[in-house]
Amino acid sequence: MRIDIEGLSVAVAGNRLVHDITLRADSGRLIGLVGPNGSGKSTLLRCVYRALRPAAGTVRLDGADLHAMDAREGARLLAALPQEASTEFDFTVAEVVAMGRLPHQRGSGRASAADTEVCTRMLARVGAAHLADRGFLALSGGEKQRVLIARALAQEPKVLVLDEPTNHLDIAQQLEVLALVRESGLTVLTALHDLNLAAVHCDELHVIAHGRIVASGPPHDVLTAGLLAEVFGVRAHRVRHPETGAPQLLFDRLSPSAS
Ligand SMILES: Nc1ncnc2c1ncn2[C@@H]1O[C@H](COP(=O)(O)OP(=O)(O)OP(=O)(O)O)[C@@H](O)[C@H]1O
Repeated sequence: MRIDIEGLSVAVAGNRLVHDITLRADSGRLIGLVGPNGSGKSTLLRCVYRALRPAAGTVRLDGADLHAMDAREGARLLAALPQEASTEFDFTVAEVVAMGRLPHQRGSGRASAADTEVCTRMLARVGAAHLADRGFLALSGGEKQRVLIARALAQEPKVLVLDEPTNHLDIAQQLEVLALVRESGLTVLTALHDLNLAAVHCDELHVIAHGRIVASGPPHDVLTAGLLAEVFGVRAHRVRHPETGAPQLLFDRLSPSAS
């Protein structure tokens, strides 16, 4: 399923934080948003997963306006993993994953055998089947993240919107989460702080600064020393990964004389 974001601006409490964003994610592509702290990535994503309404512009899924859909219809197409996602109450892991099935349930709202099968399969897919009966709040950060990805996958969406999905994860878990996301085959829009992970895993990057897109394209074209100095204020040396050839970055603080 294709995502088309066109002329999207987002305001919070009367302040416009995201300005005139236009980007496209073709079906099955993994699109990364990178940018400094406070540049507007989460605000943009919150609007895409409908926690905020656009001040202007549209988000379309295969041409249909996402903000004009009813909540259930939207949730069958798009699942989100917000930053610092948590649940208020101490549900079990199985209960948290089962919440992903709600958009598919009508009438009684009871989980069917088919719903339970999807949840069990998705928990196994993220390597968390053994956690099913544990309390969610007592899990480690990495375990929680896996469970929330299982919940998003249990929603059986066509599009995943992820805000820093590798936050708090050790390096092995970071790689695993991104592999899981890639293997899902879904269209993915994700914010990532780690530029080297973004360089390897994303098909395309959009760099956000001060609420606007300042560069877009394949990681190799976007992650230049000049852009990193300008947007992040760091000196970057770009090297090629010896096996994959992907661009990888080594960083120094940018000295005042070099800026
Ligand atoms: N509810 C709010 N009220 C006022 N300002 C807000 C609100 N939410 C976010 N902001 C401000 O909007 C700007 C963009 O925030 P946002 O969280 O979208 O950035 P981000 O790029 O996701 O940052 P980070 O990388 O630190 O997560 C920041 O300056 C932030 O302080």
